[in-house]
Amino acid sequence: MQYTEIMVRYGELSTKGHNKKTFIDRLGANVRKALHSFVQVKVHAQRDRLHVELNGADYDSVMERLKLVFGIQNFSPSIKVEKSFEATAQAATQMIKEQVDKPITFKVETRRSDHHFAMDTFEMNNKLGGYLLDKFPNKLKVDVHHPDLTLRVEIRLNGIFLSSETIKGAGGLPVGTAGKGMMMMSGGIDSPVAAYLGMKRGVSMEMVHFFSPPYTSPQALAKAKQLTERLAKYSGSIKFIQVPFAEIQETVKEKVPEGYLMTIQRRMMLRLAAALMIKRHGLAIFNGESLGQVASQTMESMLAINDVTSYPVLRPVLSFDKTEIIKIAQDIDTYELSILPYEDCCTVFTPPSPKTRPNVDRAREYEKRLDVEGLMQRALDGIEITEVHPGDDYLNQNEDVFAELL
Ligand SMILES: Nc1ncnc2c1ncn2[C@@H]1O[C@H](COP(=O)(O)OP(=O)(O)OP(=O)(O)O)[C@@H](O)[C@H]1O
Repeated sequence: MQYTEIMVRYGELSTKGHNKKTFIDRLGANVRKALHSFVQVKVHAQRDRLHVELNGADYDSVMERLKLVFGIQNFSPSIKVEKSFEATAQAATQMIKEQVDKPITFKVETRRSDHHFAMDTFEMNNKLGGYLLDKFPNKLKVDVHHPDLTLRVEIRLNGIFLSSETIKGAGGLPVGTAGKGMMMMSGGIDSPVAAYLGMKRGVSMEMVHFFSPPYTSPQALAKAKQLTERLAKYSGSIKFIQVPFAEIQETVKEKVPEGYLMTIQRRMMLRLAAALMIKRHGLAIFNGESLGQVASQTMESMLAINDVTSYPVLRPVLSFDKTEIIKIAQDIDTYELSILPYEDCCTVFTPPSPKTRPNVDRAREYEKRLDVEGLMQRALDGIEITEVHPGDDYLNQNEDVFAELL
């Protein structure tokens, strides 16, 4: 079938009152970004629907990209014909022919926004239904309640559009409509899932990754970037901010009792994430903590760590079981990368028995032994920012470097 456009139906945003226009404009921009490599495609974001005019582009490839755009409830590949019953009947015949290898039930469902068109919706349903029954006498039967196939006919000012397939979209809200978030992105399983869930609710994420050369390898850094690449598919591109953390970890290890190493390191990470958030006009910090999962993820620990900032620290996977998080990670294609065995800066410096119930006052006390401002400033002076795009390859780049070194 030579489809001419993809008709996109909005998700939750259609209930957003006067914000609706902002949401639709953003979704339009996100769809354009997702489809920018299809030069002939035109996107029209209108009040009730968004129309992707294909102009000859391969509709399967376009639909694969659309499936990743948040804010879309579902979409249908459609064919546009001139405004006559004959043209509609001809296209409908072609459409049905391609889908009836065995007998099926069907119904015609017409919507009409052009009220000057000669036939109303009732007439179109009946006449077109009858025409198709005549054309496929042994294959089609009408069932208006639970049809196998619904042939949708939309009579609009600029033509008649037919579709028979509805494909589920990614749901959620268009990325960017909720503002910017700073995602604390490790190389683990949980933070990419947390980032995905935040993006699904409209947050435009920037990744903050702490790395500790020479204790952590270039591969560990590349893995965090590659995970970001997987998530960039949902927003077009993502800024990856790498923050050097070795000096802080060495100093904390030297000056702080072992039981509080992890708490103080996490306090420093959160301070840095908050400083970056302010500088880059973010509205919240996100992390991948899930309650009770490891030592730093008890409520006492969260209290002791969260103490360094009054900005919102949002935890999208807080109440998820590990198996639930893994399921999402598999669905979004981050799991296999996350389990690659490249060490994270936290694992390198994790004491054998960190305090699971640290005390806030004690954490503050131990921290007085550090030049917090100086350490932070040097870490912030050393940041590097990379714009990560879908399709970028970081892991294999490094393999080449290693191969050359050997
Ligand atoms: N190197 C890092 N850079 C940025 N954020 C980090 C880093 N390490 C940990 N974090 C943040 O702290 C959270 C808790 O980390 P922790 O290592 O305790 O848990 P985790 O369950 O292994 O999480 P993850 O699977 O996301 O690594 C992470 O989800 C992430 O948001």
